[in-house]
Amino acid sequence: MIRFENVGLRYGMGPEILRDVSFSIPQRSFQFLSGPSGAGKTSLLRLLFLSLKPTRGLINVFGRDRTSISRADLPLFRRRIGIVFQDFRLLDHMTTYENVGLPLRVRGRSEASYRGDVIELLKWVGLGDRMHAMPPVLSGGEKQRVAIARALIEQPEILLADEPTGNVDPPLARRLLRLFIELNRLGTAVVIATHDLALMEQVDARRMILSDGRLDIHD
Ligand SMILES: Nc1ncnc2c1ncn2[C@@H]1O[C@H](COP(=O)(O)OP(=O)(O)OP(=O)(O)O)[C@@H](O)[C@H]1O
Repeated sequence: MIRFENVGLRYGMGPEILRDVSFSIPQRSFQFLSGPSGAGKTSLLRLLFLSLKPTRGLINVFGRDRTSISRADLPLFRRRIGIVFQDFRLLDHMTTYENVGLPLRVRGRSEASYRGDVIELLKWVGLGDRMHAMPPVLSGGEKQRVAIARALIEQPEILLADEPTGNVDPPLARRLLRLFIELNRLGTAVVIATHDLALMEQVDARRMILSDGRLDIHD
């Protein structure tokens, strides 16, 4: 679905953060993206989400060369990719229900057409009873699950999650991991950026390890 060939990335005149990075994310696959702090995990996720352009190399997204996708068409591609940011990026003045429905509302869909989907998704992540709460009163783990639900509301083919277990205790981390595994069983490709070794040991999945700008893949 997404393929990188010899991708390089640098910010401004800085050093190359990613060098000759090549990999592909197959349909329905499950992988961890790991590496020390500052190795470039978030940057790689931003390249996958098309919110950054590589400074060299080739990125093919759903069969299209990234450079041939116009700015106006980017949302069409991004809709097929869900992302859970490290800092959640929830809107504090909206309820969890409204936060999750927002991507559809922005696209002009009527509330009646998505109401049931939002409720079902919030129940699936275990927040059926927190639908009317605002993010400031939610715990870190609850916010994380709202962000996951929002990333999934458009039924993306691939889900990217940046340190999804970074701020939660081990039992909740296991619960979140189970959600990602179930999602993957239902057909969504999953990429989890993490440096949580204990988390990675719980699943026999592909590991993509970044170090010194290079990517090693352990199948
Ligand atoms: N917008 C930016 N401008 C300049 N440099 C940046 C920018 N974003 C990231 N960097 C640099 O790129 C490198 C990789 O950062 P990135 O956030 O991708 O790493 P990471 O592996 O996700 O780190 P962490 O695990 O700490 O979140 C770091 O040296 C960082 O300082």
